[in-house]
Amino acid sequence: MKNFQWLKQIASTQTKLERRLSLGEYRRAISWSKYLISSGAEIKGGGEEEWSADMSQLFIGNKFASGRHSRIYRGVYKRRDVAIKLISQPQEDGDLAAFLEKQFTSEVALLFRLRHPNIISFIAACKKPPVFCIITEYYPGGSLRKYLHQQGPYSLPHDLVLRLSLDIAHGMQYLHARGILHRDLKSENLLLDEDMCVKVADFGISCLETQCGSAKGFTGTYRWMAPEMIKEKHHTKKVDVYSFGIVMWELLTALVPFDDMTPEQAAFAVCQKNARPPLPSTCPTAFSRLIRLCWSGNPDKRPHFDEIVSTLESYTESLARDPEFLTSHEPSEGYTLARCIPKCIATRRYPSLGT
Ligand SMILES: Nc1ncnc2c1ncn2[C@@H]1O[C@H](COP(=O)(O)OP(=O)(O)OP(=O)(O)O)[C@@H](O)[C@H]1O
Repeated sequence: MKNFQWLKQIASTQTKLERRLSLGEYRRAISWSKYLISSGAEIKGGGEEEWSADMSQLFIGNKFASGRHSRIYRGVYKRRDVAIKLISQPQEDGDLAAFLEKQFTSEVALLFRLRHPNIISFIAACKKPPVFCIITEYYPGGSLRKYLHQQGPYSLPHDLVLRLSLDIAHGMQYLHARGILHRDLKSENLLLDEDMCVKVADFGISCLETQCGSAKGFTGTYRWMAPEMIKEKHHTKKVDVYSFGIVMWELLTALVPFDDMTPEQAAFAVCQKNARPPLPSTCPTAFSRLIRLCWSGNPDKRPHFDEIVSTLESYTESLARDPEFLTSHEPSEGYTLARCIPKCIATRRYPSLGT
């Protein structure tokens, strides 16, 4: 059986049915369990009982997104709107197949234990080699990257930048308090619910600080990656603080970091020339100070998320007292908005955010 072939058949049958039938009729008519049970797969192994999905309760809709090795479908599980991430092991590449299984196991083991308003809500998973699935709550706002893409450059109000940054920092503070490094923090891995609350997602390459090992052969995303990680050196929680600095820059600009470079050129510039994306001259001093600390080349100079949360909370209080609080800014790095905006608008592209 070819990978995904049977899944494609299911998806297309279900999409056709969905179009013809009401949701209730559609739910009665077809469910995943029929196919997964007939595939001969069964759930085994310690711990799986705790997170295994009841496949008779899972209904799949349309594919709406893709990852490097996954496809994401909308669905319904126990009457809840869910996103279903399907990961398929390639038959022709044993190493990649083993890697994907390990990644799935580790992602589920982490997600299963996490409960926080700023972390994606895990619902259940299923392991049916060569296909694995992870069921999470569905967030209709999609990714923060998609949202920023829809906004004009430099258009997010500063109070919104502050609120979204605080959401992300709260989620990261919770993770770090549990000894978990995310290692792939970027706007694509941040989801928005219907109230514009941010959820940190995609724990595929996360690890427990005590078990992270070296970053050798690491597949994170260079544009957001701390220099010590690019250099495959020992790394700590501070790699997430670096990425958080870049995400704050994205919120301020709505642009992709280093979008005039390939990911490899960006990695070289960050490591060898200490390059960072240019802060706009309109960037409030409060933000530029925090961002510069977060993306410092020296991990020891980067603050912990506890400090970042306190700082952002103090900004929120200051803003409530003084609506002008975020209007003070310093000219930065010889970079002027007047020079940047025409170029950014003319050449604004969203290049592949590959490694
Ligand atoms: N629960 C969800 N609600 C809404 N959208 C989601 C949800 N989960 C994932 N997505 C969408 O699917 C995209 C890919 O999801 P995710 O990053 O988890 O997949 P992935 O296979 O780990 O991707 P990659 O390995 O390429 O980073 C997200 O950027 C987002 O647009």
